[in-house]
Amino acid sequence: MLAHARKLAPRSSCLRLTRSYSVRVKDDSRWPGWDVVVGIEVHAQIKSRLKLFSGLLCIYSFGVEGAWTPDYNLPSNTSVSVFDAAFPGTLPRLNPKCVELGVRTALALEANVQRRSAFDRKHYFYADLPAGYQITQHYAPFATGGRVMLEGDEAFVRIKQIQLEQDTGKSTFDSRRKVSSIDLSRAGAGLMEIVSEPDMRSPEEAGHYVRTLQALLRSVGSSDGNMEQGSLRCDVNVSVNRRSEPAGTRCEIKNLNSVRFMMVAITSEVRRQIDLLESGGTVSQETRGFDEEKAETYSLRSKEDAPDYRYMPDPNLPPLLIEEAYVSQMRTKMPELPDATRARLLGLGLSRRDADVLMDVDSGREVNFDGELAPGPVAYFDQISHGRDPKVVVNWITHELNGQLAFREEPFSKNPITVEQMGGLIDLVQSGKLTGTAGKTLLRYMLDKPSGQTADELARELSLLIEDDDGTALQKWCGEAITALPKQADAVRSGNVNVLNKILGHVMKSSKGRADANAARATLLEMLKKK
Ligand SMILES: Nc1ncnc2c1ncn2[C@@H]1O[C@H](COP(=O)(O)OP(=O)(O)OP(=O)(O)O)[C@@H](O)[C@H]1O
Ligand SMILES: [Mg+2]
Ligand SMILES: [Mg+2]
Repeated sequence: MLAHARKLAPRSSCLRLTRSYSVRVKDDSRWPGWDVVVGIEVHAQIKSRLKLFSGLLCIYSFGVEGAWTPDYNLPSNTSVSVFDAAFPGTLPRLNPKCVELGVRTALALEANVQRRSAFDRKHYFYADLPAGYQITQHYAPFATGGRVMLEGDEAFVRIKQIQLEQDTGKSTFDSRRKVSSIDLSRAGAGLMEIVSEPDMRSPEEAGHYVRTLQALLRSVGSSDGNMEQGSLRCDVNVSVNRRSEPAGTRCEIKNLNSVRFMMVAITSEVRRQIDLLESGGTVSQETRGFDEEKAETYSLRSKEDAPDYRYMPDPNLPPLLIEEAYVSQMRTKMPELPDATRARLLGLGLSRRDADVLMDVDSGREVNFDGELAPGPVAYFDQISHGRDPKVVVNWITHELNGQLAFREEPFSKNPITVEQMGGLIDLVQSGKLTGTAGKTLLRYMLDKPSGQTADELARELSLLIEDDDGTALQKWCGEAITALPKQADAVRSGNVNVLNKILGHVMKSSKGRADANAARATLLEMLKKK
């Protein structure tokens, strides 16, 4: 199966794949002599305001009307249309925004958008699926092929296909009352199923793939891609084989809710399969769950119990036709993808760490109701660093500003400080008119009291500016501090320099942080020596 898969690798990338493969089949000391094969089906919730077919609000992606962030605490069944609840006679109508976000995802994954695709019904019975079937794209998905480059690994994972489908409702079992509750608010929300080829060779590579995919989805604004919150769900297929033997039988692990647990689940599943084969047993194809506490997978159902989904074309939906011109237009609207952003930031002289932190803050940025990305920290950085030292700017954004926002539990999108204000603040500090401490005070003030005033005006208003360059203010603050703390001053005069910090503290306090600590220290020492 693997040999077959490799034969299908895009021609231009064969060289890379061969090279990376030879690197990747290195013996793993955890399981010498064995190859691990992983393929992942990712279900990503589409970040559209409305559901896939019913025109109803998707509160799982957007919260109630007007709110930008998901509200997971809303009462259940608050956003359910007659179609979502499968009332007889109701008909689906495709939400074009979901198609647009799907196409953007396909382009980010270098997949081929199909001119003609179609919707099918996948039948099974479950209480959170009122229609008794899920509308998906089984026979003709809207995008096929594609790949995700794993940065730094010189490897990529091929994408088999991407399909549009409906989400189900949510069922919660209360074991105490022995009652299942059904919430249909999620029913009918749009999902993209992104199916990878079995190209990953270790738990770490699988983790790397999902993280890279998350960053891609967020960069094009098509999904939050958050495993913890359920906006990204992974079914992980794992098999093992002895080196040089064909790929083994796969088991599929479901219900994983973080990348870390996914990697633990793969590791424990690999161990289980190898132990089974080494003791003479065989692996049977099955669906397994993951117990986080025991760090073990357990059987959910075997292949024999697998439902027969009786796929059939949905008679209520015409084929989905996507014109070449539409795809070209989408291509021109594509934002910069994470690899390109990182390379550009490194090119500006940022450290790898700073670039990663900035991009990590950026990954949480929001999409408005029209699916347009709100300008995030990277765009903010780009505008402010124009004509300024990028390293200084990134420091103010990632450490000071983001730190303050995190402290206030506000997302970056709630940052009220304009590009001009932030730039002005940085200029004041860089030119020595404001000390670093006073700059931080000004930043906090700008967050507390958003206004249209410039950084300069605000600093003046708060008397934070170091007005005189000849140091008379500093002399005054130091003199006052020495008078206020005569005992400590005497101690310093008689050689106990440690006590200086007390006097320095007084200077910093009375100057409201305007004094430069180093200059104040030097001035104090000078004054105390003289007397
Ligand atoms: N030998 C293997 N080892 C590990 N993964 C494999 C192997 N063969 C196939 N896979 C992976 O299994 C996944 C199969 O997903 P696909 O959606 O095609 O079918 P499915 O799991 O049978 O159907 P469903 O969508 O109903 O779960 C793919 O991600 C593929 O890469
Ligand atoms: Mg699948
Ligand atoms: Mg599957």
